[in-house]
Amino acid sequence: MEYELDGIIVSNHGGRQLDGCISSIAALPAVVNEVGGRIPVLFDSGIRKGTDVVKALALGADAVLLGRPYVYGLAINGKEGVQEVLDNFIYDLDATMATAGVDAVSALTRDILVRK
Ligand SMILES: Cc1cc2nc3c(=O)[nH]c(=O)nc-3n(C[C@H](O)[C@H](O)[C@H](O)COP(=O)(O)O)c2cc1C
Repeated sequence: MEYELDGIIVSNHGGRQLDGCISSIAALPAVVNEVGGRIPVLFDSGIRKGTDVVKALALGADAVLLGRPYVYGLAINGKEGVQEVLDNFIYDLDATMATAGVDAVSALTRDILVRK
C-alpha cells in the first residue's frame, strides 16, 4: 500500500475522545472494503461480549481488541478477574457461533448478519 503499513486498527478510542464521531462498527465495512485484504484489519471500541466479536469478524475484521473489559476484571479480581473476562469471551463467542450454525471463524461473513 502507499504508506507500507503492516496493519490498521479501526477504533474510535472507545468513544471517549471525539463527541459526535461515528461508532467504529459503523466505520468498519468501508475500511475493510478499501483495504481489500492487503493488510490485517483489527477492530476495537465497544467489544463487550461474544456477539460483538461475531459482528466485527463478520464485517471483515481479522481480530478484535479489548480496552475496558479486561480492566474491569482486573479491578474486581486481579489476574483471575482478567482470566475470567477472557474465558467468558471465548465461551460466549463459541456459544454465539454455535447458535448461528457457524463452525469456524473463517465462516463469519457479512451474510450471517441482518441489518436492523
Ligand atoms: C481510560 C482510557 C484511556 C485510553 N488512553 C488511550 C491512549 O492514551 N492512547 C490510545 O491510542 N488509546 C487510548 N485509549 C483507547 C484504547 O486504546 C482502546 O482503543 C479502547 O479502550 C477500546 O475500546 P473499549 O474500551 O470500548 O474496548 C484509552 C481508553 C480508555 C478507556
